[in-house]
Formats: sequence, structure tokens, C-alpha cells
Amino acid sequence: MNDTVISAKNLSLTFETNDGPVHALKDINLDINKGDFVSFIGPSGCGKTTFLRCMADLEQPTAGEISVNGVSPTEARKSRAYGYVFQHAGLYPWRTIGGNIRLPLEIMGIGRAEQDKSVQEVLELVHLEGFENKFPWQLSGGMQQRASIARALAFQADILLMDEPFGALDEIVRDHLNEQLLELWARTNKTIGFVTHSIPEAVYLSTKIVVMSPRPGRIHDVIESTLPKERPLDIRDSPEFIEIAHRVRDGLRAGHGDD
Ligand SMILES: Nc1ncnc2c1ncn2[C@@H]1O[C@H](COP(=O)(O)OP(=O)(O)OP(=O)(O)O)[C@@H](O)[C@H]1O
Repeated sequence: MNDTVISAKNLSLTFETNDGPVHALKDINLDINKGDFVSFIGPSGCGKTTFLRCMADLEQPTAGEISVNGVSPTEARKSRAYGYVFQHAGLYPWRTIGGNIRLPLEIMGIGRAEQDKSVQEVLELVHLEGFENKFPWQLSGGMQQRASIARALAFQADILLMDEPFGALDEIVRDHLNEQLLELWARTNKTIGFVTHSIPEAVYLSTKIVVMSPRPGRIHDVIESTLPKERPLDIRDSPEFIEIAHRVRDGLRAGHGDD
């Protein structure tokens, strides 16, 4: 299980702005292996989203290299190698939940029968069976975010890139979605890249935690989790969990000190 799915080598990205260059990422080196659940954590503006967007071909690095499934992000995007979940659910209010999930499949030219099958499959994966004909406003915030995950899953890609998908939700809903996401990851064996601001969320979900520091965004620490794959929520009270959380917190503090 050691095949590299995403590999960044000396990746840097500088945005040219009217106020001068913004060094968003500097010399990022990272390998993500098949089946990894990798969280990116760091202070606001440290380049987490930018790095995820580089993987997804939504930004172009200004130096260094990045490959996804052994090819460029552009080729990976064209071969639909990944699904992308944005910070806000971003569902079209005039389309039903089924209609929202179906939209990218329609654009891809997939036949109606296959669309129907995919919609049912992904709704089941996120436990939203029976909500196909509801409109987004009829669902809670947590359910809308699950629907947006279902839309990303409909691509049937092995890689799922998630940019702080649960940031706007209250803690109880977030706990529940964290549990469901882990269950989905275990069931589907996907490789997941996940941006978060929450230390407990990063430690609970990840096999690997990438701690980033700002200005310019660099990797400060990569923590390989020692927690078992099976993780009930109360694992968060275990000494092992607390120890990893401490290391993340120390990394975030030290990263701030690098300024
Ligand atoms: N299109 C852009 N043009 C200019 N600067 C940008 C652009 N996109 C991002 N930046 C800058 O690059 C830096 C990294 O931004 P990014 O959104 O990747 O950080 P982040 O770690 O995801 O932050 P947050 O946690 O607040 O979402 C920030 O200083 C941001 O202002």
C-alpha cells in the first residue's frame, strides 16, 4: 500500500498582486500514498487551500513539480482522477439534491440510467437515501454538506480533495460528519486530502497530519498517526490521541514563531 498518488517536489507558488508578490507556498515536498487520509493544518493564509488547488489544477505552481496519479494535475483533472469538496456546500438552490449530484454527470454526457444509479449509490454512501427530490433549503447545513460530498463522490474518483468542508458547522454535527467520513473512507479506500483549522478534527481523521507555517507557506512538520484505523469518537480521550494533538499544537506554535 505504498504507491504514491500525489507527489510535490520543491513546489512554490507566488501570486503577483498589485501590492507586490505574495509568496503563498515555498519549497513544498510531500508524498501522499494510496489510501492515506492527509490533513493540512496551519494558520489562516499559510497556503493550505492554495496547495489543494494546485493538486486539483485550479492553481499553477510557479516553481517545482506536482504529480497526481503519476501525471500532471491537468491530465489528472481530464481523467477525472479526483472529486473536490468546497468550503461551502455550493448546491444550486433551484435544483433538487439529486439534480445537484447529477449535474456534473450530465455535463460529462453520462446516460440517464447510469446517472440514476450513481445518484442512488452516493446518496447511500453519505446516508441521504430518500432525499433525492428535496431542495437544498429543505436540508440542514450538515445534510447540505453531505450532499456536496455525494456530488464529489459521483465522479467515482479514487482521490477526494476537501477544503475545510465542516468549518461552518456546529461541533456536534461536525463530530457526526467526522465519524461518517471515516466510515466512508474505510469503506471506499479513497485517498483523501483535507484542509482544516481544527486540531481534534485533524488528529481524529488523519493517517498523516501536515502542519504548515505561514509567510511563505511551508511544511513545518509531517506527523504519521499511530492511531488505529478503527476510531470511535472517544478515542479523543486516549493518551495517544492527546500526545499527537500536542505535537500538532507545538508545531503550530513553532510555525508562528518562524515569522
Ligand atoms: N488568487 C490569489 N491572488 C493573490 N493572493 C492570493 C490568491 N489566492 C490566495 N492568495 C494569498 O495566498 C496566501 C495563501 O492563501 P490560502 O487561501 O491558500 O491560505 P489558507 O491557509 O487556505 O487560508 P485559510 O485558512 O484562511 O483558508 C494568502 O496570503 C492569500 O491571501
